[in-house]
Amino acid sequence: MYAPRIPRQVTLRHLFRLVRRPIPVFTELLDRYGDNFIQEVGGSRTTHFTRDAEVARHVLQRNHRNYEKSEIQTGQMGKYLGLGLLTNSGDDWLRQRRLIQPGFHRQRLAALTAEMQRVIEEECARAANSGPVDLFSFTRQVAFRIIVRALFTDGFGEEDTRRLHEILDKLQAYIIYPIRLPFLRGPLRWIGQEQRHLALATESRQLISRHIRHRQQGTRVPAKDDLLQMLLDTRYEDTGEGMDERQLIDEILILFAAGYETSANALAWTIWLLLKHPNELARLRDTPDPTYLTQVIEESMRLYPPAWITDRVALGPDEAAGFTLDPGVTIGIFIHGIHHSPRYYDAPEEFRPARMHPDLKKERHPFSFIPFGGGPRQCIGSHFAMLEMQLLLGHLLEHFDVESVGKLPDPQPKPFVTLHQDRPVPITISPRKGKSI
Ligand code: HEM
Repeated sequence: MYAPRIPRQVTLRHLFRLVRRPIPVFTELLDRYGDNFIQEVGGSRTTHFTRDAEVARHVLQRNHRNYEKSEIQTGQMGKYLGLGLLTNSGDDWLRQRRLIQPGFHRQRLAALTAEMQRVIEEECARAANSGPVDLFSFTRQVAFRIIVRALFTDGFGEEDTRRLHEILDKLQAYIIYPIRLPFLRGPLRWIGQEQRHLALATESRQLISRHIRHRQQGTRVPAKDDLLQMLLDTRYEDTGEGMDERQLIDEILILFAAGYETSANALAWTIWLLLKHPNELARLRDTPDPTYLTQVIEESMRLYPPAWITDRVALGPDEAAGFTLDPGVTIGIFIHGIHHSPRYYDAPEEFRPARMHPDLKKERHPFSFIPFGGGPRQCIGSHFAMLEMQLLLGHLLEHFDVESVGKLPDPQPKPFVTLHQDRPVPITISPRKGKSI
């Protein structure tokens, strides 16, 4: 059985809104046509959209061998960010994943905890001395510096850190246009935008390459076994050799791109939710409890999943939860839609951290909460992200008062590559009385 097909004129009618505000439009269409529908996007590309956890589980995990990432993720993003884990596919991806995976195990990350904590203390103290700051700018700054330090514990230099951050922000903001508006690809090339952004990508690779050389020449020694050292020391099982420089840079660039805006996003929404629900904030402050803090972060990522959608393309014919999937069809897995579905959550729009209690989670469909994706291509940095978020929130709550400047704004989610807040949220961060920073 095929999922209902949306008439072309309905797609065309919604096209303008779809480009500007895809989340409410997808939600409307799913409410109307069911948890699965088929849409012709961009002329001929057929997409099966789903907010059905069982379809997501089938495609991402159960029969993952029949699916690969679309050209959007591998081609369009890979063009600027290189072929690292996130953008790679097939055997090459598997080889790289096996190589890198051990570096992200919990025990291995424990060695980086002190470095993360140091960055958090520096950045919170800096923000506390600076007057009002925009919430998302603050969390971006912290998350970017954490990933820089985790890769280069021997330092990346203030000027190079600032420049790399600027370039990655520009690339992430740009990449979304040729993806969402494919007909702009030609014009963007003609007016030189594509070349300008490719030049920025080249500059970022040069920056990273320079710092790798310092390490290889032994001019600087890492404080601990950091992520760069792990990438340098690791060897392919079959050849016994390490990664060549191009691959090394690709992987580092991907860790930067995949690893900071996502965490920054989740942190910004979590802090905003706590400001909006002072009782939850007070509970965390009065009785610090790491398990409840995890529930708060998870409930925040349920409501605002930084990776709000992902996709796969079917290689051969298949059936998922009773729906026929033809070869070549793109499956749009609407993570935001799954997380907001009344099929899996009571009062899905409400912020209720209690529902993320491990016992209650066990009763739900395992793919009803997938902020880090699922199956073999699940986020490699999930432990890293949870650790940095817990450390930052723990430190902020214990040592600082975070307050909104004036009435707390009500930002709406704005989907770029990740789920931005559509307006600034000015906050102040000031030391709590009697607490040292
Ligand atoms: C809250 C923070 C984060 C969220 C919500 C998130 C989300 C995701 C999701 C949904 C995927 C799977 C995409 C797909 O299957 O199509 C993914 C993959 C990935 N993430 Fe994360 N991520 C986060 C943080 C991080 C961090 C901190 C790092 C690195 C330090 C990282 C590195 C990666 C990489 C390399 C992949 C590709 C894995 C592969 O395909 O083998 N992510 N992430």
